[in-house]
Formats: sequence, C-alpha cells, structure tokens
Amino acid sequence: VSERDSFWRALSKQQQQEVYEERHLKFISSLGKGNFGRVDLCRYDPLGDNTGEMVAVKQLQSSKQSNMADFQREIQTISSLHCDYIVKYRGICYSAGRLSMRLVMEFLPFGSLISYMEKYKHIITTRRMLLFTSQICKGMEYLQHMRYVHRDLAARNILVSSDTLVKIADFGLTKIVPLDKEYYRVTQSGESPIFWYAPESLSEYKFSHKSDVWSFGVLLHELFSYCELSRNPKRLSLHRIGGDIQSAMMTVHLFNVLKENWRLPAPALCPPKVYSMMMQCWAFNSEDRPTFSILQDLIESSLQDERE
Ligand SMILES: C=CCCn1cc(-c2nc(Nc3ccc(C4CCNCC4)cc3)nc3[nH]ccc23)cn1
Repeated sequence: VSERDSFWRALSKQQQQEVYEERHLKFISSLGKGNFGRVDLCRYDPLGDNTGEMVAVKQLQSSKQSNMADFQREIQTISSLHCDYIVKYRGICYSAGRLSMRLVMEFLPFGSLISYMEKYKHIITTRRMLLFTSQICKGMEYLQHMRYVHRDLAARNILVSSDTLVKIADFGLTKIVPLDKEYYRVTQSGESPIFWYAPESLSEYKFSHKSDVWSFGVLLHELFSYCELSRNPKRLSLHRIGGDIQSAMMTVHLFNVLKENWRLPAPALCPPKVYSMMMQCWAFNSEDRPTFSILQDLIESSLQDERE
C-alpha cells in the first residue's frame, strides 16, 4: 500500500484532479438523468479507507456517435471554465472496457434549485433569492466573457452548493459564438426547452447572449414562483396557448402570443422591481434586452430595497 500512497501523494493537486481510475470510483447513488446522460454520486477512494472525496460522475446513457461528440464538447466546455458560480470540473475517468468515458465534477450537496426551493420555500427570504439571482448573473457574465452561450438556462440546471451559494450546471447544449457573428444558429432542434426560448430562437433557431438573457428572465420567474410545478413556465404557457395542440404547432403558437406581447404573469408576492427586471429580459427585440452587467446593477438595487 505504501508505494501506492506515495504515488498518489507525489501527483500534484492539479494532476490528481485530472486522473480518475475506474477501480477507485465507488458508486453510491443516482443523482439525476438528463437528455442523454446520467449523473451518479460516487466516492473516489484510491486509499480504500472511505476517506476519499464525494464526486458527481456523468456518463452517457446511449453510445450514439452524435451523443459522444456532444459529450466530448460538454467536457471540453466545462473543463475550460473557472468561476465560483459554475460547477467545477474535476477530471475524466477512462473505463478500460467500455469505449465511453465519464466526466467527474464537484458534488453539490443540495441538488437542483427546484428540489431546494420545494424543500425550503417556507424559510427562504427575498434577500436570499436575490443573492442566488446575483450569483447566477455573475456566472452568466463570466460565460459571456468566455464567448459561450448556455442555451439551457433554467432552474433545473442550477445546483445548490450551500444555503448561500448556487452554481450553473449542465453544459450539454452550450455553444461557442463564432468570432465573426453575434449569435449561434442551431440545425437540429432535438429536445428543445421551448418555454425558456427567446422569440428569435423559436422562429430562427438563433441563440446569443441576448437569448440567454431571455432565459435568465424565465429562470427568475421560476425562482420567484418558488419553483412550484403549478406555476412553472411550461404549464403557464400551455394554459395560454391551449394545452391540446401537438408539439410542432406549439412553437408557432408560443411565438405568436409572445409577438402579441403576452408574457408570464407576475408571480404572487414578487417585488415589482424584480418583475420589471423579468419584463426587460423579455423584450421581443433582442437588442432591447439588458446585458448581464446591467442586470447585476438592477439586482443590487433590489437587494438595497430588501436591506432597508
Ligand atoms: C444529466 C444529468 C442531469 C443533471 N444533473 C446534475 C446533477 C448533479 N447533482 C449534484 N448534486 C445533487 C445532490 C443532491 C441531490 C438530491 C437527490 C435526492 N432528492 C433531493 C436532491 C441531487 C443532486 N451535484 C452535481 N455536480 C455536478 C452535477 C451534479 C444531477 N443531475
């Protein structure tokens, strides 16, 4: 055992973060399922004495070629991001047998914002919700600075690290905006979260920092609705456009009601300044939407109101 210990201690912290051997990755429980992936809670225990760290490990469900390419891109993305408000990359675990690899990330104990709000909605304060909003906004400012468009900003993709820290997760749909353009145009739609989509994403498959701002407004609505299922964006939008239409027409109907200036209604007890922030994120024309840095100022101003 001793020379194995010395091997591990010899590896620098950085290298240790990169190399995860499958035989030391002990499955504990399943944490969640995404479109093509699954995330498990594991203990990485090279010393075999249960002192190893807990990690979240994502692997593909289907080894379809296209999904493998997307997974590679997701790993490339998350490993290039270094921000307190974005879930941390730990490394890769190559499994000898199967061709698939696994993405090792920091484990966030409280799970998604949705399960957190369901559990703590009776004790969470407006100030705390504005603190979370500010952290997500800072994460998005960093993402924009790195020229990434998230494309799936929603409460389900925000993870809770502690009672005072949330992080942006799940970069499965994230794309890099080309240097010569201000937006990324998607070819296939796949499992699209259309109720979080900006009008130009619905009609032209265009995604930009400004369409991320639209989704940020929808996320704000989820948060200030305490992520209640009865008030979630999909349910409220379907109620407006009529829930019985088939999915192909849903995008068209949703675009039309947005064009006619329908928006998600103000959540109960939502501070007026916060609803006003959402409405600014939902400007039909993308150039009329605030930047994440302007949103940061608006959030700070709302926080001031809550302090007095
Ligand atoms: C493709 C998959 C979908 C997206 N996804 C991401 C994760 C995930 N989860 C956690 N922590 C976590 C902690 C507690 C709970 C519990 C479970 C029982 N009920 C209450 C909540 C759930 C999750 N940390 C993470 N780091 C990196 C990813 C990640 C999970 N799913």
